[in-house]
Amino acid sequence: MTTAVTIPRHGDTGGRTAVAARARQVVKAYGAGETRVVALDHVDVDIARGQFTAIMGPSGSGKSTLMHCLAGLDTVTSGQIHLADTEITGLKDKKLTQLRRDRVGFIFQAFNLLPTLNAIENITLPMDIAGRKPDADWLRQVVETVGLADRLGHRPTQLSGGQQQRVAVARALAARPEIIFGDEPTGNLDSRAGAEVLSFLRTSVDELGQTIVMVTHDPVAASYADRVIYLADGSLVDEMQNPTAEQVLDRMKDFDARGRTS
Ligand SMILES: Nc1ncnc2c1ncn2[C@@H]1O[C@H](COP(=O)(O)OP(=O)(O)OP(=O)(O)O)[C@@H](O)[C@H]1O
Repeated sequence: MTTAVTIPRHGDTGGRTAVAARARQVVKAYGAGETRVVALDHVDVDIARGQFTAIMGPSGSGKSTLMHCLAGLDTVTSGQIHLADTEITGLKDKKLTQLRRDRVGFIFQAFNLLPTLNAIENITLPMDIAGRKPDADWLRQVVETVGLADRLGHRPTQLSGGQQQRVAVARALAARPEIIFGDEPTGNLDSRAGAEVLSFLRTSVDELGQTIVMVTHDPVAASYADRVIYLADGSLVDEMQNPTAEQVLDRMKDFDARGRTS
């Protein structure tokens, strides 16, 4: 087992590898015969621990499928997915559910908050369900990081869209998951609220050592990431480190131009 942890992060991570998630030769096909669609075509990717990674690519390129397979929300047709040192491909449903609950956090485009619960109750709900007691110091740090300290008693309807998504971010962070997956987490927000949420995600990587993987179509959102990986037709075709929004936009134009000429 590799014990190198190159990126400092919170909590008891001693002994974990520097790769938070790994895909090897992952194929995901839907349907059969003439209707068979290959959504992922032998994808190899390593997601570094303590980094913010964005997945981009044209519509239908396989972004959500890759995220769902990495997160154990969907099965693969062939290949292997590891979460740290655990191979999740091949795990039985019950083990997979347990792993998702204990080790993975999710942020979706729809905030998925319970309307009858206030902010802090929503934040701690997954832990309450799992019968785990939140670490009070950690919870305070998370709530402060996402700027919700004075909103904890508010119900979702008393919060703006941006604030609701911050509650969802805090909910994902509260259980100290090894990795958080976001499927267009700012897709439903205006640009100002989106920027707020993205800077909280960035802060949670920088200050709390969180690992985040986010699917997005938005070059500005991708510019908050440390690394952008690009999918096209189910294959990983490119990547960029420390991208600016302009660089991401240029790369996307490149895809479009090639799409039109091919
Ligand atoms: N449940 C499914 N059944 C059949 N085909 C599917 C299913 N889910 C995805 N696909 C197909 O797999 C391919 C990849 O889909 P996926 O949703 O991963 O792409 P995407 O890059 O996330 O697209 P978008 O940006 O539009 O959300 C597409 O051709 C899609 O039609």
